[in-house]
Amino acid sequence: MPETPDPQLSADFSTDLDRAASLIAELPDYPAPGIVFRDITPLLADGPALRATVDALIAPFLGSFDVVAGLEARGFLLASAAAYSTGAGLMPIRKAGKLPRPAVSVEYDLEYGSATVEAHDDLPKGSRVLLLDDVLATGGTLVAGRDLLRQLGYAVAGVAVLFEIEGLGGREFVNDPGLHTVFHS
Ligand SMILES: O=P(O)(O)OC[C@H]1O[C@H](OP(=O)(O)OP(=O)(O)O)[C@H](O)[C@@H]1O
Ligand SMILES: Nc1ncnc2[nH]cnc12
Repeated sequence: MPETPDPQLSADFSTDLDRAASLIAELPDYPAPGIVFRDITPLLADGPALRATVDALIAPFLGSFDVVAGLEARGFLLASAAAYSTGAGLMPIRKAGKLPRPAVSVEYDLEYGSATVEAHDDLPKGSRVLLLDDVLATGGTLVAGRDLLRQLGYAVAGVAVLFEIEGLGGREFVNDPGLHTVFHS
């Protein structure tokens, strides 16, 4: 994979962000019949597209957060990049049973199942935390992550998602006028 986009390919897109949108793959009937899975791994593989996407994801919140939280597993990838690029700290929000010390837990439902998220109480109370994930579908995961941050006594500086699937009620469920999404269906 070259570090810069192929000139032939980039000629078809006015910006790296336009190309990033085209690099989100759609997989029908995965992981269950009727689900159209949005796969961001082709976007992650394109350096300029990844950088433009992470920049766009955090742009509305610059200067308003101390720590970036990412939801396991794909949210980790975006949160790490955002934390590194801004000098913020990183808070991984994990799926159940993986943390070595006592943790706060929140159970939730998502588009294709149910799960539990957990995190340690490692940040000072009142820390300003930006919550990131890759996909917003029903919103269950994002709301659980936000509840977890609040239970831990942190201030939610914002909520941002790379790709919003419309029509599944996620935006309504999250119910945050500041919810920021970069791409949508
Ligand atoms: O809006 P929702 O209906 O809650 O769905 C969105 C969540 O589903 C996916 O995570 P998944 O639990 O599949 O985990 P993964 O990142 O480990 O694949 C995705 O990465 C979001 O976190
Ligand atoms: N359709 C979908 N594609 C990718 N991740 C998801 N998480 C929940 N629904 C999803």
